[in-house]
Amino acid sequence: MTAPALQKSSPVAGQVVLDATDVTMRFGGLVAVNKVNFSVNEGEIVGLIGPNGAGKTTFFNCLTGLYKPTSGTVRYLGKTLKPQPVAVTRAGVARTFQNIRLFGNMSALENVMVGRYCRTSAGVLTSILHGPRYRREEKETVEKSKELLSFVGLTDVGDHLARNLNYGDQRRLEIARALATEPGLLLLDEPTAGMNPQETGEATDLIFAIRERGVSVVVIEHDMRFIFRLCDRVTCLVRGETLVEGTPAQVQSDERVIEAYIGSGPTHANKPATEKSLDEEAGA
Ligand SMILES: Nc1ncnc2c1ncn2[C@@H]1O[C@H](COP(=O)(O)OP(=O)(O)OP(=O)(O)O)[C@@H](O)[C@H]1O
Repeated sequence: MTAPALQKSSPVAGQVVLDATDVTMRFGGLVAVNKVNFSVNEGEIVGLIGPNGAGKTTFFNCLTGLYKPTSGTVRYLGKTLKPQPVAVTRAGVARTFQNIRLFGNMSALENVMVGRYCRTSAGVLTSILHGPRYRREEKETVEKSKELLSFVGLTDVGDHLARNLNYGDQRRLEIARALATEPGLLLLDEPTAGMNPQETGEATDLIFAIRERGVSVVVIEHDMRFIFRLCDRVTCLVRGETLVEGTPAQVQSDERVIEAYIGSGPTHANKPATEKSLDEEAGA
């Protein structure tokens, strides 16, 4: 991947972009998300962590209209979001999934172009007739999609079928497709799952570059080193509730967070890194 290696900018205390209030999601008797309050400011990268089953993906699904929360409201730029995926995407919130969801038999370029279509205005009839407006928009869609492929470092594989791309490239392609919807906020569900350390480092640079484009980011991840290096703020969910919210330094040193992970029987990857282990890795 050839995404530009950017330095982390200082957190920007911009306006509130996303504002979720008292979001609750029940599945029968199970309360997967319980009265969670969560906000994202313009220019921020916010991490969402928590042991397996804490409710992170369910919360993402509530934010993006895949689930209609049992109660609570989700506002984007001050407007309440209709709990429907298309409405949420059109409003400016895009996401990727824990399990990659690409169109495997379409080329990488076509996958990105699919993302653009929620921003084009040519109606069905115009598209069928291939009128001038359709042709102009189609040309623009191809150009913008190519630019996004280049941005995520996939210039050379635009004509490859998505299913033939390696795993890391498929993850990057999902991000390019999400960016094609022109979001102001991007939600990434475990973007580095299955990546090696080099790919994870490249993903970090890519997310910083996304922020530089004016897109705020929320990221769910179990890789604590990745989260604590990347994020301006981190929220830790446990059993559907917010346990701790703060800066990476505050969260990684919070005994309650460490306890929550130990209580859940952590693997090494799941266990929050301490300040010391991060420093050691950085060669300090
Ligand atoms: N569609 C569903 N129906 C019933 N229960 C569900 C559903 N989706 C999630 N759950 C339950 O809700 C709880 C939270 O699950 P969720 O996948 O949101 O956790 P998570 O924090 O994302 O976990 P992981 O880190 O393992 O992905 C779990 O107990 C899960 O079994």
